[in-house]
Amino acid sequence: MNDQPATESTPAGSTPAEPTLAELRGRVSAERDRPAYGHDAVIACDRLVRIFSSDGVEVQALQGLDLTVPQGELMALVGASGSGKSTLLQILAGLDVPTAGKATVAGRDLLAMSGKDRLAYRREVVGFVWQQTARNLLPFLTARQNVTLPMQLSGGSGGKLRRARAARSGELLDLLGVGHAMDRRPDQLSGGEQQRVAIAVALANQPSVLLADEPTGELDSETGAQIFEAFRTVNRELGATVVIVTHDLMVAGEVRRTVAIRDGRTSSEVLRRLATDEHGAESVEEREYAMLDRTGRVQLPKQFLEALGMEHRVEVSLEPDHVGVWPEQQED
Ligand SMILES: Nc1ncnc2c1ncn2[C@@H]1O[C@H](COP(=O)(O)OP(=O)(O)OP(=O)(O)O)[C@@H](O)[C@H]1O
Repeated sequence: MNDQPATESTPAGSTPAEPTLAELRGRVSAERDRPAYGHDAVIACDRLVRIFSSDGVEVQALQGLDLTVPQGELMALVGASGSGKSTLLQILAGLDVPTAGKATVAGRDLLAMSGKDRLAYRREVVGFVWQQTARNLLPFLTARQNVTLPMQLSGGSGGKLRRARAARSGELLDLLGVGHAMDRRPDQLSGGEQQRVAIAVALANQPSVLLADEPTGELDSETGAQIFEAFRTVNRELGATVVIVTHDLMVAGEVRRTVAIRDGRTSSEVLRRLATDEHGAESVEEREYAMLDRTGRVQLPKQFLEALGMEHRVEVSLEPDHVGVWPEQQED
């Protein structure tokens, strides 16, 4: 049944007029000129799939995940254990390759890079902070030497370059509040100090994106808050785009956008903004959205499905300003 109101151009019961050649050409060129998905984002994942196979068993860690991250955003990725967060981060870090779909970071196509490109990508385009504080730093180097190393590996030599690298290491460590510990080795630093040095290491080559996998996971809540503040500082002061995978509700609640991953897909997003009431008092306003993928699929929250016993099929209807979704009517 068609409930669409009849319009003047296609009166009810009549066949719509065939498009003219000029109209068809116009449609083709409009389609061609339409900006590509994620064209203005620094990270764009389009129907990303990652399947692991071991001993004949396939695990679909990512099942068509869509995500765009604009330049300069500080955002968090959350989700239950096994939902695919680390798999996504490993792909974005250039440490793993997707099975299908598209993923670009700062214009690099993550499915089409050669081994050499991938190495350069890991050194220059992304910075990574791991959960395990010890994994981020070389134990026999001082904090300053750890920060200088990625710059040295990127090539170039000479006194001028050496001085510029030493200056940048010092500036980054100062910005992160660990300038006083520049000449100490990791075993002479607290866990929180080590993570701050790790952020400086990850930023040494001015990457387009800073990725962090549970960076506060090994720290107590007070130190964790300081580390999160360090991410906020580099986002604000250096304009770094930061993506943090976290279970830490404090971290997830402090960013403007938190994206939840469920079963290998982005399922919902919480957006926060600062609202000012009529007395000038400021408060954070939170709104939760379900994700709508590019083919029109929406993943409804599990608790909604359970509350109304929705399974397999639902009825949908288009209303003037919303879409209604009802449980399937049971036949008597
Ligand atoms: N190398 C691998 N081989 C086989 N299966 C894998 C591999 N890596 C991840 N998986 C599987 O892929 C799914 C997603 O794992 P992933 O580590 O991305 O989840 P996660 O959301 O990061 O979980 P956690 O919060 O526990 O770290 C899981 O079912 C996991 O068992």
